[in-house]
Amino acid sequence: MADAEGKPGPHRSGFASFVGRPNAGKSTLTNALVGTKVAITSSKPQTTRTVIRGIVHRPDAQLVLVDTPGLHRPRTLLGERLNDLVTTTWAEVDVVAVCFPANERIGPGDRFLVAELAKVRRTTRVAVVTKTDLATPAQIGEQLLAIQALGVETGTEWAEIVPVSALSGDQVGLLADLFVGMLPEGPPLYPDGDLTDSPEEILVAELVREAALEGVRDELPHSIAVVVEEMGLREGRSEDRPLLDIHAFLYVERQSQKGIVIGHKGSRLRAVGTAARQQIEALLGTPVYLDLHVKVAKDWQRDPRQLRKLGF
Ligand SMILES: Nc1nc2c(ncn2[C@@H]2O[C@H](COP(=O)(O)OP(=O)(O)OP(=O)(O)O)[C@@H](O)[C@H]2O)c(=O)[nH]1
Repeated sequence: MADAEGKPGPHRSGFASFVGRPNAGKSTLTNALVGTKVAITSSKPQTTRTVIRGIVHRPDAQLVLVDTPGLHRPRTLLGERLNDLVTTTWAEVDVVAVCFPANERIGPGDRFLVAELAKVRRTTRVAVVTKTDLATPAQIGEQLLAIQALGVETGTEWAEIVPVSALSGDQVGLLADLFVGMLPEGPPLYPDGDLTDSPEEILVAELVREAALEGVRDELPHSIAVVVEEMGLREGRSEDRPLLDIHAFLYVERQSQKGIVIGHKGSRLRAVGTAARQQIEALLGTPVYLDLHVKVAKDWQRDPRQLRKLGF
């Protein structure tokens, strides 16, 4: 940023995290800010599980976006781990931005979340009204008032309340500017050009998981985990015709779920492989050979050893 004389101000760098109810639009907003698909979006709730960072590089600042899972009432060990992950992240970032969809009323879940966030000290809290393209100006106005009231009710001081649409891009640039203004002065934290510091394997695993859940989410909502076992460029290929070999395991909890994932004569698994491969190729910009295997890891959500192995 420049001061009144046009001189550049100090370089700033730091972390921001979007939180909010499932489907609030956090991943889409992360992508809109970063400009490339790094977080996982879907039309069904609760797909974001891994902490994936997108990095906004600007001449005046580097903003690292941390995409956390939603906060849920824990029912399994996995649920508890996820909640721990969320609160740990809140305490470590410079800005926590709570997302409220413009077209949905504030509910008990939002109240719970904001009240929990109020307990975290030393973090700047921003409220973001998302999906403004889906609401009328009057609805957006009401939402702004409701958020202000929620702030008073929970003892939360909002540094800003900002309406945005990740879809149309409306106010996304302003949101980036506001975030940057809230970051401490400091040098870039990551080398230029890095869009994410998550290992590519994690992104790839998330894309495979997203593809595998498509259409069977109701039957297997939380029962699929994906681990990339091996990933590397095929040897002996010329530089202009690279091929990335990826071997991944899809873990399900029960034998019956294995059948669902594989489908009749393997048809579903093939479709999942094709969909995931296209996504991975788009993300990494390299032709991909994707080899998928389905394995049963009995009750992995409740078993700490399995959870560790699967990266939780
Ligand atoms: N019309 C419109 N739809 C949006 C906008 N942002 C997100 N969506 C849609 O809302 C749905 C949820 O968006 P996500 O970005 O996956 O939401 P999330 O908060 O990351 O969801 P979880 O990962 O489940 O917590 C998707 O279908 C998006 O396409 C927006 O600005 N406008």
